[in-house]
Amino acid sequence: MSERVAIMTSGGDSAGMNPAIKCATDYAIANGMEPYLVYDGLRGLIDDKIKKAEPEDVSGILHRGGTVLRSSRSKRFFDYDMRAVAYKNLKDKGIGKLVVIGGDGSFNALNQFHADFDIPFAGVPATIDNDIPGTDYCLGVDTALNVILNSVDSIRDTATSFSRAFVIEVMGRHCGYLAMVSSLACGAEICLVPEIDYDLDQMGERMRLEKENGRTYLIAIVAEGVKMGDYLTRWIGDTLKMDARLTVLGHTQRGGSPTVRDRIMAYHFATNAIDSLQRGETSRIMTYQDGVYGTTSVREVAEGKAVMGEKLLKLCSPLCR
Ligand SMILES: Nc1ncnc2c1ncn2[C@@H]1O[C@H](COP(=O)(O)OP(=O)(O)OP(=O)(O)O)[C@@H](O)[C@H]1O
Ligand SMILES: O=P(O)(O)OC[C@H]1O[C@](O)(CO)[C@@H](O)[C@@H]1O
Ligand SMILES: [Mg+2]
Repeated sequence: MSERVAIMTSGGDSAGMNPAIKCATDYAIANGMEPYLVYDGLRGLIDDKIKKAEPEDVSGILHRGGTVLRSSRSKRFFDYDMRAVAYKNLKDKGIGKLVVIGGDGSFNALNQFHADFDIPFAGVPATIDNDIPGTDYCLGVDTALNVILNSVDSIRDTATSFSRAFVIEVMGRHCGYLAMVSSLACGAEICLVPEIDYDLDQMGERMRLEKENGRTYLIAIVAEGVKMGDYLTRWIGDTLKMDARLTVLGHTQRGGSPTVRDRIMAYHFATNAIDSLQRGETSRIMTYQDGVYGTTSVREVAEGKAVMGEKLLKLCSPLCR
């Protein structure tokens, strides 16, 4: 009997999940495995929403955002008895391996599941937060950055027309990657992120001088994780005496058709995940670091912390003061 592998998505959806689902399914079949699909993420694992993959399940999905397998954040998966139900569901179908496409929390969940029942799995990093230790890139990040870029470019049109300041909040639960990269790409004047200490006094002085030299509008990008959107908007009004508005981009950043980068990265990560399982590895997370594809241990992901590149931090530092 060919080896059965279940493919699932978990945590916040991200563009690139669908290409990863399709590639993992097609590549598993091409390599003699029998793929199954888990619907609704970890919740579906407990509720037995698991079915054998048919080619039509994954056809015509490459260009679609989100995840056709749907996703969830499951409280029940923290409970050992519920994880035991999930394991039994897999075992009853003869499924002995898993490909999990998700973020750091999903890999923590699988680390626990593996410790409980010794079921081998391979992780495909997919989260717009880009906060998985050991990899420079997670699926969905490029698409989210392009959504942000388009939004900020549009906001700049009205900001210049009305001589206003705009504070734009971008996602990132604890991580400022989206804020930093979009600040550089969009030419923001101010950027606030959890990774860099900010200095409002210095920032006020810098903006005051810029205003004296003819600046009429400004763009500030803040990461969700610093929780400064409201405060900064009021501060700009009070300190810089500018008409200021706050725009929270919210879940728009999670949607959209995956970019070329997210589709191609999905091919690499998904095929590498199947290769990892076929090599007999039991708990590796796919990575892309310094231009090289590889894997890291789930323990490193569970115990580590994502580190932002020195160069990126250096480029953004002047925008924080
Ligand atoms: N230690 C753990 N034990 C059991 N389950 C866990 C554990 N940590 C996380 N989970 C499960 O994994 C789910 C996914 O994690 P989380 O919600 O943090 O999203 P994520 O995978 O990090 O993606 P994103 O950050 O992009 O939304 C959680 O909702 C929870 O059900
Ligand atoms: O969709 P939810 O559950 O509101 O979660 C939002 C969170 O998920 C993320 O979008 C990551 O997927 C974070 O940036 C954000 O904090
Ligand atoms: Mg996460």
